[in-house]
Amino acid sequence: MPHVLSKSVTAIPSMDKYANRLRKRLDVLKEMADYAEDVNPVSAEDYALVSDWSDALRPITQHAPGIFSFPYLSPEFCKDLMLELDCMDYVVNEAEPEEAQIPELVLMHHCPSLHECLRSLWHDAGVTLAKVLFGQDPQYLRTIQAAKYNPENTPHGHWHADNDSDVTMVVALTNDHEGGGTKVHLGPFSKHVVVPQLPVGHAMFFNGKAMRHYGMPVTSGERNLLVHWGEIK
Ligand SMILES: O=C(O)CCC(=O)C(=O)O
Ligand SMILES: [Fe+2]
Repeated sequence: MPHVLSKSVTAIPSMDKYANRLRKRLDVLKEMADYAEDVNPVSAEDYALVSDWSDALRPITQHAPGIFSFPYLSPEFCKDLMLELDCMDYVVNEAEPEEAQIPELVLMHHCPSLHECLRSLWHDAGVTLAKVLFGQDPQYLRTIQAAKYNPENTPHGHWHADNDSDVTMVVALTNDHEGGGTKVHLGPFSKHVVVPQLPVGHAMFFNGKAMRHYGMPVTSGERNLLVHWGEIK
């Protein structure tokens, strides 16, 4: 059953839906993305320590090479998203192993207008960040899914790779639970990286196809996520 929105503006792609710190720097990040495409992928040699480019990168945290987080959506928009998502039916995929059965929904199937809004934001800002951080253009947005983690469905976590996703973006929609965060495998010469539970609206950004990972147990409350899968040409 298609979802009817409670607030129409929630489905309009507009600049106020970005986190402030990202919105202010988006123009410079786009300049960097163009440079990454036309000249060469951006490295630390391409800009001075005190410059617009270094300021544009300031809100971005590198948890390990290839694993980043940054403020993406505004907390107000996340609240509005939760208002809509809480009225939709999350279901588990019975075909998956039990430890992977997290209630989720594919936004495109439940609410195409909200999918379209988030798709526009992805093409505007998500792809820009992928060009800057990875030198890659994940122009095919494969899916946007919402997921609900709780203590019952996440006792151990489940190592997996995201099949069609060169760039996975996991956005925290709530942060009033205990536990959570994401563990990522980096190979036998490194320890696993743990990206802790992020503030509301912050996104984790990494190669979900190449790096196996899992959502860590939620010990109390409910953790809500928005997962984007992007594929390069
Ligand atoms: O729970 C997380 O932090 C990661 C979510 C995830 O890997 C996925 O939905 O594919
Ligand atoms: Fe994943």
